[in-house]
Amino acid sequence: MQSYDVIVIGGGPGGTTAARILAQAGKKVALIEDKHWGGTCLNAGCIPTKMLLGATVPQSLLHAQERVRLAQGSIQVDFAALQNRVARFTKGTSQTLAKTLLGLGITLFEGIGVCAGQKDGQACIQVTTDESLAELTGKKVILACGTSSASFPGLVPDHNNVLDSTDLLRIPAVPESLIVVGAGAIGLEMADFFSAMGSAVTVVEAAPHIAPTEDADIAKEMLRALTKKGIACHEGTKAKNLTSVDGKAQLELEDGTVITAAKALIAVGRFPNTKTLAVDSLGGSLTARGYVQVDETLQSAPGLYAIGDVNGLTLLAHAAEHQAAYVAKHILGETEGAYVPGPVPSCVYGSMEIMRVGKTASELLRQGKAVDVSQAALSANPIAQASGGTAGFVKIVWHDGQIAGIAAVGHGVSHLVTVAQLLIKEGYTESRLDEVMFAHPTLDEIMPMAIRAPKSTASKI
Ligand SMILES: Cc1cc2nc3c(=O)[nH]c(=O)nc-3n(C[C@H](O)[C@H](O)[C@H](O)COP(=O)(O)OP(=O)(O)OC[C@H]3O[C@@H](n4cnc5c(N)ncnc54)[C@H](O)[C@@H]3O)c2cc1C
Ligand SMILES: NC(=O)c1ccc[n+]([C@@H]2O[C@H](COP(=O)([O-])OP(=O)(O)OC[C@H]3O[C@@H](n4cnc5c(N)ncnc54)[C@H](O)[C@@H]3O)[C@@H](O)[C@H]2O)c1
Repeated sequence: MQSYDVIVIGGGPGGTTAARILAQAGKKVALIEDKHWGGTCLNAGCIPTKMLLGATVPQSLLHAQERVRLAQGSIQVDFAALQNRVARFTKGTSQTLAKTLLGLGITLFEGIGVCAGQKDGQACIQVTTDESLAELTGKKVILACGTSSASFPGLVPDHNNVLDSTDLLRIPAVPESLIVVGAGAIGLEMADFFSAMGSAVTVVEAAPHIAPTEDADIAKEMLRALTKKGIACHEGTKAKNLTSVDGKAQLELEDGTVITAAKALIAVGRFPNTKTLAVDSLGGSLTARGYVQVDETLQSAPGLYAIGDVNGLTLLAHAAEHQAAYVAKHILGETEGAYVPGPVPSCVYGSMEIMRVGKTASELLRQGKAVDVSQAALSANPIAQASGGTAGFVKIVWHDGQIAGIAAVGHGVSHLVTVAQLLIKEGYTESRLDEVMFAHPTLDEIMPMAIRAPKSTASKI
């Protein structure tokens, strides 16, 4: 039996961040990972998707210059070489991460961790590897097991023609046509990439508009850009049944329409990796949707923490890292207060991007709150003009005279997310904007312009 101060299950951004901080503070830490060090983010999520988009987004810049008759030509992306590069980069980074963690004195276990009740007054975790079963005990346990692609009856990947996002990331050749079920972040990013690579892409979204967590005006601008690229989007259309038929993917919509394509992606959300975790054996519990139920200090039971995707609070890598840093502090006795996420930044990446920090107007209106909106078009910004990426706008959502949210849609707007976050977090309004000198010319200058723009009362959800 090996005994630790802290046992962490899951080697993604949440688990590795917590393990690193605790080890650096002198704690004896065990970290268990069943697949790849770096988790979903590095191996099948944030990083591979952005490496793919990094290769195709320049095409849209060239097309923008073409539209104003300044340039012509094409950028041919070598898909096999790109896949190779992504695989090498993620594998190398994963190996380097493991080495760094080992260098910090963390004991790494490559296997499946399961909660196994109390032993000698401490939490017991069993680790199953290919060859052996180990039992570890820890004073504290951090669950950072993440999520996997969700599937529902009728929408189950067969990993042949009906794929999940991990399958699609590793597909050997660009499919001639692709159905994307779900226009959340994964669906939109994959649709953008494969369309740029030449696939005929059809997106099917059950909600009334694509990017349903955003305001309708933001989604409409995104829809316009997708349509311009030739991506067919079916909004308010529920996918009912997706199967492989005669070597193709065949999708039946709820209204009976049938769409076929070479491949189909199911991107309808995520399920927590908790089925076999046995959190109840350590006094923890799960929500109705299977996430680890946590209190305001991210504990499911005394000494049993859950961070990142697995607690279902916010399914983003930076949220996992933020929660990890808080939990490490809590364990080290450096904070006793509740976890406060602050305004959460999020982006959808690609040739047309969406970014948001804080509340949407529709969210506030649904809560019966008064909302004002001010906005600025990207076409008024010299950097957007220079790149030709002038479609889109920045939208400031006001409540009670304060900025409650900032959203943007357009080329490169993900770069605005941190400045937006700081403006909200520090409580900037028009009167305090003079305290900040915005460099000229930059895309950032659109922020003060949108904040100072005339406000109008929002009424439509
Ligand atoms: C295609 C895609 C693109 C994405 N893009 C972005 C993006 O651009 N920006 C962003 O912020 N987020 C993005 N995300 C979400 C992001 O990947 C997750 O929010 C993030 O990885 C969560 O980190 P985590 O540490 O909680 O879990 P994970 O990264 O999922 O890590 C959990 C790890 O635990 C392991 N594990 C699970 N159960 C056990 C067990 N019992 N024993 C041992 N190990 C176990 C898993 O194998 C996994 O490696 C994307 C996700 C996907 C799928
Ligand atoms: N850039 C980023 O930060 C980024 C990128 C990718 C993923 N992620 C994270 O990963 C998580 C999972 O992404 P996701 O896109 O799978 O989930 P999501 O929840 O963001 O989107 C799923 C979409 O599928 C739709 N849907 C569900 N059932 C449907 C059906 N039967 N027919 C048609 N549409 C249906 C939903 O209405 C929703 O719009 C997200 O929560 C996101 O935070 C983030």
